[in-house]
Amino acid sequence: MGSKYGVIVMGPAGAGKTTFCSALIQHLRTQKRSCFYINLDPAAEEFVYEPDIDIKELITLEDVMEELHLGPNGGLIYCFEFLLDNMDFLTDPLEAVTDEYLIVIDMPGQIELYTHVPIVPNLVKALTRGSLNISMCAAYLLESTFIVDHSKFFAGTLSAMSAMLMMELPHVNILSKMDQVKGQVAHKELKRYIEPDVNLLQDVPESGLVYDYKNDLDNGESIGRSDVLTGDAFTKLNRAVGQLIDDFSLVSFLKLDVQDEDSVGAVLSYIDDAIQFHEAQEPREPNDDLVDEPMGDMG
Ligand SMILES: Nc1nc2c(ncn2[C@@H]2O[C@H](COP(=O)(O)OP(=O)(O)OP(=O)(O)O)[C@@H](O)[C@H]2O)c(=O)[nH]1
Repeated sequence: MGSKYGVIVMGPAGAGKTTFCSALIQHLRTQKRSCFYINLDPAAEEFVYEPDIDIKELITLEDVMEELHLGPNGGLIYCFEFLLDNMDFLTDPLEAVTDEYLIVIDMPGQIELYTHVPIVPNLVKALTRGSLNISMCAAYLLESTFIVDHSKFFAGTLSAMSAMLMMELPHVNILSKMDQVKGQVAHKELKRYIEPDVNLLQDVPESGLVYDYKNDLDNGESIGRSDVLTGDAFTKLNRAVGQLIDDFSLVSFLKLDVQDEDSVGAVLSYIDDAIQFHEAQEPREPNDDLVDEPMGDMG
């Protein structure tokens, strides 16, 4: 059997993951490509396209919360631990999926699942290694309305970066719900978000996450209100965060408007390219330490 290809769709609650999956499936169908759709949100209720695998057939968040008296977040973690203990539920049907299919995995919006605890990274490992050996790409969605508030945007970018580091997959950032900012954000302004541009950091409000570090550097001393509000240490932290984002060139997002077929097509071809590029690379030693070590041992 040939290779298997997949995309795991992640991002904060309400970012538009399920809507994007539906648009992607619709586009694949139009292109006469096959899709294998997996829902891993144990609380998801409505789908435009019926999933081929639905975690709710294994376990539902509602049952877990009711029977184990857990809250929504603890319940979700329980559901994923249960899935990891019963991986056959996921891996058995995937054995038969051929390289003609794109496997699309719709994830829940609780980002701690892939940024704080190694649950989803371990799940990804099970899919990308061993007999399944799926060539996978991560698609990380952030709402375009975030760009109206720069500090929110950078906080979102950092969680995207955190997910990228934990997953160790080719990673595509997507700015979703572009229709909602049409007419609100000038084209020039928008361009600064979809092409790497660390100068944006200068525009973060004074009480925000990232301080005017460039100005600070130019002047060789700490100036501005964030210094007053937060002190030198925070200024240094902001500068380091700015540099980190700059180094990773992560302030680069693909635009997505699910109503626009061309936009969905462009995102899909980027995902295809990311998977192909990754597949063509020499396999490298996986960094097991990153996801296997208990969090307490990481510092
Ligand atoms: N205007 C607009 N609304 C959208 C778009 N995509 C999604 N929405 C709306 O945003 C809300 C959340 O969309 P979902 O696709 O359910 O988002 P999600 O990320 O899967 O949400 P969770 O699974 O709860 O994390 C819904 O009301 C959608 O109709 C879009 O491109 N434009």
